[in-house]
Amino acid sequence: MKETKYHSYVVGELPEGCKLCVNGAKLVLFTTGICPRECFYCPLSPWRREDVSYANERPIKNVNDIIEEAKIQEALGAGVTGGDPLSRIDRTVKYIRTLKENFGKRFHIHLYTTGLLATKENLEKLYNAGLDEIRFHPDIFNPNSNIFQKEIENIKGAFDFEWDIGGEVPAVPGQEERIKWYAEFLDKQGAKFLNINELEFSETNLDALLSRGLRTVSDESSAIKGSLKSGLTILEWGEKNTSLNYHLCTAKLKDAIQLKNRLKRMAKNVARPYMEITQDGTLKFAVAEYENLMELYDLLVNDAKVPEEWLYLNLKKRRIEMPIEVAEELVDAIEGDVKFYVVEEYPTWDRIEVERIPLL
Ligand SMILES: C[S@@+](CC[C@H](N)C(=O)[O-])C[C@H]1O[C@@H](n2cnc3c(N)ncnc32)[C@H](O)[C@@H]1O
Ligand code: SF4
Repeated sequence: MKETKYHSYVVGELPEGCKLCVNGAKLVLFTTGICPRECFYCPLSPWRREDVSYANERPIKNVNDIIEEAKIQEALGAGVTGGDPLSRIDRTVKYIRTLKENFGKRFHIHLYTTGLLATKENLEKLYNAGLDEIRFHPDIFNPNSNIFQKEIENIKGAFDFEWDIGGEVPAVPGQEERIKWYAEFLDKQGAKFLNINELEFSETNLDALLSRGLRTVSDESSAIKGSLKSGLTILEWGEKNTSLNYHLCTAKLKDAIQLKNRLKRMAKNVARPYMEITQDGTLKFAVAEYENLMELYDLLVNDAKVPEEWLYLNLKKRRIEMPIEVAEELVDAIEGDVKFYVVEEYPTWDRIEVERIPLL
């Protein structure tokens, strides 16, 4: 077992789908929130559990939204996720085909599924669309359920196709034996890897996790105490007892590496000339806010003589954007109720603001 430079742990080789993901080069293609399962640790927010589709943070109205987002990200591949993408198989297949047609055969696509809907027919559709890698997340923590039995039968059918097959499950503390069982099953079938996720809380699963006695590692982290250790135990065991590749994907990898790398790829394609790109891949610039934006714009151009190419009137966000140095000069020169801030935003479709500091 080795620690990777991405704060994760690996036995053997990193799955193909993960190689591009850690570099932030995988588009997250959420094809539907619909899912036949109800995992107690499900991190999806209520509005993501509906039949909605997103390319990263961008809602998909038609396939052009997917292409546009992939271009902004300079994506080299995609991870198809949900919900269970097989709940809307024809849509999922259409999106995979679109990506392969527009970005070429080498654009690597992997997909996550429970396995419950992985009938021969559905698997054939995915394979024919060009899917490169499939990751199964069966209900291993409820081994007596009908759902689980069906999923396991379906997974066996995936080995009739020539693609990479792996498992992906969260490391639930205390459930190591179930995960080892799954690893042995995958190994026996001839799968390539088992990916294990450090368990994380979200607003939606917090109560369920707490009621099972699970706690976070600290107030600053979403990782669950004991999950990393549990994952490491399985990797150590797996290295000796199976011939699978393993990857233990940590909360830190997702947060500090994968997200940051994706933001950096996007930032250089969406930054306007007055924006700085930070080390974290966020956009930093100044804004001026005032009740009457047109009046303020007029004042900046005609009275303060700010060249128009330095200003951007953002009506949607009700503000005028500009270089930080310009705002620093204006803040002393302009009297009244105009407020200046330095803001830092994600370069994503939803432009989440992560910091706002008033200029005084
Ligand atoms: C986010 S899901 C997306 C696809 C699908 N909904 C599923 O669960 O398989 C991808 C992987 O995340 C993992 N996962 C689910 N809930 C998690 C949680 N609360 N914390 C960390 N990983 C989780 C599972 O191992 C799953 O295979
Ligand atoms: S399979 Fe995924 S989307 Fe479905 S309930 Fe479980 S965690 Fe949530």
